[in-house]
Amino acid sequence: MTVVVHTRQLTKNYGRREALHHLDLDLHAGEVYGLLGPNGAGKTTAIRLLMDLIRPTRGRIVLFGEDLTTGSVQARQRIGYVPGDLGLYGRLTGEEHLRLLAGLRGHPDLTDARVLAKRLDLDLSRRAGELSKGNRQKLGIVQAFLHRPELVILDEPASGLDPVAQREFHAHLREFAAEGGTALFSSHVLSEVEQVADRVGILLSGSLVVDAKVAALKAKALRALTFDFAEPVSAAVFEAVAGVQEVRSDGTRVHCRVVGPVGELVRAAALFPLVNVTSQEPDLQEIFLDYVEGEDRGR
Ligand SMILES: Nc1ncnc2c1ncn2[C@@H]1O[C@H](COP(=O)(O)OP(=O)(O)OP(=O)(O)O)[C@@H](O)[C@H]1O
Repeated sequence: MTVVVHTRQLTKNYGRREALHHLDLDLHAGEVYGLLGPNGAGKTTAIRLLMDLIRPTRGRIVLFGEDLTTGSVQARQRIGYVPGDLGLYGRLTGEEHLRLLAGLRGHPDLTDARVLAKRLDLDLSRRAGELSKGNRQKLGIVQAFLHRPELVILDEPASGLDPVAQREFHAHLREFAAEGGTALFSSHVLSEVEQVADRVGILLSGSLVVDAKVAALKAKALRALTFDFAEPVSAAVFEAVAGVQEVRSDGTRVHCRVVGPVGELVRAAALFPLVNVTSQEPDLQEIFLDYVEGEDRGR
């Protein structure tokens, strides 16, 4: 498998603050990678380092086999980028932005870009200064894909997109990857990463604490299930079920926390007069903590 992005011990300090610590990352052709983390975790720092917009304090970045840290910028042409703080020319229309960039990037054919704009329901005839936040973001996405890049690096690309545009954007990302493209995007939202990424990294205080396939992360996540019954059911019924870590019963309502597939638990519950089931997705912080604790237990 072709390695498109390779970093080793990538570190960035701002004064005494270490914004990114020893990042080791390998992305392969055809892979969509979601970088998750709370505010200030270092996502934008990692992305700006990969884009060569800031220089590392220590460590290596290799893109398409070229070592960025020794000064090569050939790889830049092969990358599409959506920055977190997208800058647009307020007086230019979307179409004019695309033509301008097409000239700069030596890719005059705007056919694909227009198709993507249409797919995202972006009106290219409007001036950028008149666009809503979500529509500006759409223009940023269209610009990033304009020159048929092999790698796209996207800082919170879906922020501000409505659900329909988000769905279309995710579908576009999957198609891009299916054709061999590689994508790295940052997000605060686990559900977004789950939908579109093959692999997820979680940054916390500058350190990549999780780097795992989405399926593996989900399998290890602790999920909260609540069952409502027509009559009181004893907690003991659920305690013996595989994967169940915690059970609390308030008479007719039973709360369970379970790791992995929930089938056996649901089957056990269905033996009683079940009225309702709700499942609560664990939030990012919870998944992260559970995952790291699980890793510790496994060692
Ligand atoms: N130019 C800078 N000068 C000093 N400190 C900075 C600078 N840029 C970022 N930082 C600090 O580095 C850390 C990582 O910031 P970064 O912007 O990479 O986080 P992030 O994960 O992208 O956050 P968010 O989700 O809020 O965008 C933060 O503590 C931030 O305050």
